[in-house]
Amino acid sequence: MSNKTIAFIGTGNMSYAIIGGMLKNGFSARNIIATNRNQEKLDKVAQDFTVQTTSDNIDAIKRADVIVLSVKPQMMEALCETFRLANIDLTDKVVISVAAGITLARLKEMLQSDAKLVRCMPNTPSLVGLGVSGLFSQDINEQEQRFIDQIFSATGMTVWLHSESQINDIIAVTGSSPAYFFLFMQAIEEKAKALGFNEQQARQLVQQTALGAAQMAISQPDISLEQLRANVTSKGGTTHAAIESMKDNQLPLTVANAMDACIARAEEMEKQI
Ligand SMILES: NC(=O)C1=CN([C@@H]2O[C@H](COP(=O)(O)OP(=O)(O)OC[C@H]3O[C@@H](n4cnc5c(N)ncnc54)[C@H](OP(=O)(O)O)[C@@H]3O)[C@@H](O)[C@H]2O)C=CC1
Ligand SMILES: O=C(O)[C@@H]1CCC=N1
Repeated sequence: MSNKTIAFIGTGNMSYAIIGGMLKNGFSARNIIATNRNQEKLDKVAQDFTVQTTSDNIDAIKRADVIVLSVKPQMMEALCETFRLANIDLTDKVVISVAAGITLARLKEMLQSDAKLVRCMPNTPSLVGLGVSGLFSQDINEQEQRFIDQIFSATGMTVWLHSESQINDIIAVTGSSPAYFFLFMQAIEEKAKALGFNEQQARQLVQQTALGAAQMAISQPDISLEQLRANVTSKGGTTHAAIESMKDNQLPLTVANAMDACIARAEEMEKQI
């Protein structure tokens, strides 16, 4: 693995997950710097990962070859202003933004620099090495692309996108979608508790079933999801009753509408931020 230094600026939920995945898959803690303005969160990162931590973004950036900007989108402009005020030279560095709703053109405007920019849309399962990261850049060379791919491949699957607008699509498909699955699991868990299973049982039953279903889909790529579902659904049986109830309540349409809302919000943020 390369000896390049990677600085995560604003190490909250998302960067914590990326760092966790990187460390599990070959990156050295020595090559990672994590910053946060919140000392308590920074202490937790230091404790869990033994990476270098600091509240000094400028120092971290100066020491880094690759910088991952990971603050909330609404905080990006204020963060970039501190770089401008510190006159940091970003020319030879690669700056990756994981923020939703900020285009590369807008980021360039915020940074007022010729840094090589990359947009990445990761997701939190990166923590356990099962993430998906959508990536897009027009600034980097092959060697830089390989290194960035190595970083995010350490956290799971990478997909290099052909156009920047696909970033908004992949937010709906993979960036936000862990939350859809958690909501679905939570609904089953709540009902299981209402049926009398205790809290621990309800959680274990739902998570084991979700894992089993995902693993079945992964291990049998030639069988369609439709067919896997049909294999559980006996004619006139219990699953059929459940699935028909979900269809009557427009579950597929609800999901499609939610994904459209996700994309629309990303587009709206691009105009607002
Ligand atoms: N969470 C997710 O599933 C995903 C998130 N993203 C993107 O990742 C980015 C981060 O999201 P997430 O990790 O959830 O957010 P978090 O709020 O958990 O993390 C951001 C952290 O940055 C800190 N911070 C804010 N400003 C500064 C600053 N100037 N210097 C140092 N630290 C700072 C915040 O401190 P404080 O706690 O004080 O606010 C916070 O702890 C967002 O842009 C989001 O769009 C992308 C894909 C998935
Ligand atoms: O909710 C958000 O805006 C971020 C982007 C994808 C997941 N979380």
